[in-house]
Amino acid sequence: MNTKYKRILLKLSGESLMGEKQYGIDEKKLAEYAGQIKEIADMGIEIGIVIGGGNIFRGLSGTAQGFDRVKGDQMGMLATVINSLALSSALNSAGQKARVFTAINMYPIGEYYSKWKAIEAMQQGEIAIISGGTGNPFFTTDTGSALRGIEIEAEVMLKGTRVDGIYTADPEKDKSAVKFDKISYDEIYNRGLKVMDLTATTMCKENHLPIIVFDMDTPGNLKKVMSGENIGTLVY
Ligand SMILES: Nc1ncnc2c1ncn2[C@@H]1O[C@H](COP(=O)(O)OP(=O)(O)OP(=O)(O)O)[C@@H](O)[C@H]1O
Ligand SMILES: O=c1ccn([C@@H]2O[C@H](COP(=O)(O)O)[C@@H](O)[C@H]2O)c(=O)[nH]1
Repeated sequence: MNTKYKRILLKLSGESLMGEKQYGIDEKKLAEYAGQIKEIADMGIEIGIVIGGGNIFRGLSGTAQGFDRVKGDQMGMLATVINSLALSSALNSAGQKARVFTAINMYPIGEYYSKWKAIEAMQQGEIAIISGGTGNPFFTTDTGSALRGIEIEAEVMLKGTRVDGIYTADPEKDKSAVKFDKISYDEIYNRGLKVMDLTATTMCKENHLPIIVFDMDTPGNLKKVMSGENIGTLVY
């Protein structure tokens, strides 16, 4: 099968990993994601993955509970490591090799991330799951995935989430919101759209990394994006 991309960075929402649950990881959702990812790995695509941590902990919610912001963000980054280990385990169970890298050295939980080790893993047919965000507080995993996508020289950053693209307003709150098939980086700023943080959008803009926002919760969608089907929203 023809594929549109040879190397991608896939960003998965931590919150989506909850599936039907109120907190943590839904093993059915995890297995479903692993199946979709294996399907495109079998097409020969080199895959880097960054996962969020919102299903476990976010620094900003921590500060609302009285935690120091930096410690809260560090807890959030550790949450992304937990999700990454869970995804690597699910991929292994599906028969797909995967390696977990960490932004902060915590061997043997994962390998300390470097661009070259991640690229080497992908070239050997392993999925590089790059955890711990940027390794710094005051950032998000959207920015982490923009950073890693640029570093590993991905052709596109895929933001797999619960909504099927970018809308004129948050579609989970405003039912009259209208979807874009494509939108420029600048229009995201001008319209004040909140689908990604602005640091991530700026990094992608400055480094010419296109983004596709799509619904990862519909099985088969990841393969459709890889095959060049126009689902989701392209940011260019
Ligand atoms: N204009 C918009 N178009 C589409 N989605 C939007 C928009 N504004 C806000 N959103 C919200 O952005 C969310 C997608 O962001 P993302 O996948 O990062 O979710 P998250 O819950 O923050 O994940 P994580 O746990 O990884 O932090 C959607 O669920 C949607 O509600
Ligand atoms: O580079 C980073 C990435 C993340 N964090 C913290 O982790 C949580 C979870 O990430 P999400 O992107 O919100 O899913 C985030 O709220 C931050 O607290 C970070 O500090 N640095």
